[in-house]
Amino acid sequence: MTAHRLRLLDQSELRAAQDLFLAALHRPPISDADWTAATTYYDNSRTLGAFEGDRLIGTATSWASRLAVPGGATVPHAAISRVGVRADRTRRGVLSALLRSQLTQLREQGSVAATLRATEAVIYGRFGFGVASRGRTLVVDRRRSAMHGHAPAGGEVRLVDTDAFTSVLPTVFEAVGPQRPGWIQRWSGWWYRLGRPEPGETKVAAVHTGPHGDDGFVVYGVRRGGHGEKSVLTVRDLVAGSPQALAGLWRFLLRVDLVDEVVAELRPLDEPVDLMLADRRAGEVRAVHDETWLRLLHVPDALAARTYGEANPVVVEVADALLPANHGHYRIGPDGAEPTDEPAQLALDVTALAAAYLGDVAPSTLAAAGLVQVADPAALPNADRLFATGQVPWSGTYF
Ligand SMILES: CC(=O)SCCNC(=O)CCNC(=O)[C@H](O)C(C)(C)COP(=O)(O)OP(=O)(O)OC[C@H]1O[C@@H](n2cnc3c(N)ncnc32)[C@H](O)[C@@H]1OP(=O)(O)O
Repeated sequence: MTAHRLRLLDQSELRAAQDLFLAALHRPPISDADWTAATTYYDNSRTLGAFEGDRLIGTATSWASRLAVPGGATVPHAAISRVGVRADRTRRGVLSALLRSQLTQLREQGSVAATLRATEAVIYGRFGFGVASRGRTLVVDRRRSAMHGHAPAGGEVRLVDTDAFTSVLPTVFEAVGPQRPGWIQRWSGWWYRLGRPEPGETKVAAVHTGPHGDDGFVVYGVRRGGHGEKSVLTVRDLVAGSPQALAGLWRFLLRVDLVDEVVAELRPLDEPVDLMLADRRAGEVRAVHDETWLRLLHVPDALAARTYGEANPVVVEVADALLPANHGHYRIGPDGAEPTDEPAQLALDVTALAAAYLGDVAPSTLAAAGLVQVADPAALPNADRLFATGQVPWSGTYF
């Protein structure tokens, strides 16, 4: 452990926090021009710093947002990001102190859940985060990508100019709303970042209009290959409020000229784009990655906020070393969930609960992996039916 103290940063310290984070990711400091715009990233009342003397050695921030849970409700949620510790001060407990403080404060301030996207899978489990949604990488060979005749059709796609990144696109996003458990509300700085070009590529946005108005959009960039290299269109964001909007946006993407491959990362595991192609092998799933790392900050409220399937109730013991107020027995049934003194039939850590909470992993699968302890085997199929949602969870918002 190193001697350090924590406090919230003020406005004048946020750039140093940003540069510390960038350095931790092996990236250069932010430019003056980018910083002027990037100040919208930070909510300065929510950025924590760890100091050794006067020197900033670690940081973490979060944005206020909402998270959609099974059944359609949304709960107060904190999107945690910009986590970094100076390379010469790692493995001395700085992150542990930052997260303990941050998660405790967020709970006290009313956040029911926090989520993040992790650079490494080994970092956040010890703090009670579990993988609660995943996404797949779809690569489509554009020249073989004609859709079959039953793919939804109709609607129009139009290109929009760069102003749309902070005007039209957020409006469409709000109008489409939560489509699945795991959706999170976006914040203003997020949209600014979406509009920033990636190195070597221009960002283009196109909006789909269906029978009831704008109902989806895509943001993409194209990297032209040299002689003998592929030109690749990468989807940076795609929101579709209906199967027709999804098909319309993909039909548009697959017709963009001077492109060999269309790549879309972290898309929903069940998004039916490959099923819309006449040649199924033109679309290849290349990878599945973790997306949402979920931390249930207030377990009683989180369990009460979601709906459950039809099954006999089960009593579950939840363990939470970092936030012990969550520790306890909960009776979960079709009518809801509440704390109870009844003996537990199943026991799990808050990390495993996060994996089941949005419906990504069935309790029996977690039990098979040793992550749920089973006192009463009859409870396991009931827990599977209670936690099942019939929808694949997915956020779609990278931060
Ligand atoms: C949401 C986001 O922003 S994701 C971005 C996260 N940031 C990065 O990846 C940038 C590069 N990495 C870093 O800045 C740091 O290494 C951090 C933030 C990941 C970890 O900070 P540290 O101060 O070293 O973590 P801390 O010392 O509190 O470690 C706590 C425990 O986690 C372990 N741990 C932390 N990071 C890692 C890691 N990357 N790999 C393996 N174990 C790790 C430590 O070994 C320690 O284990 P122990 O309690 O058994 O001894």
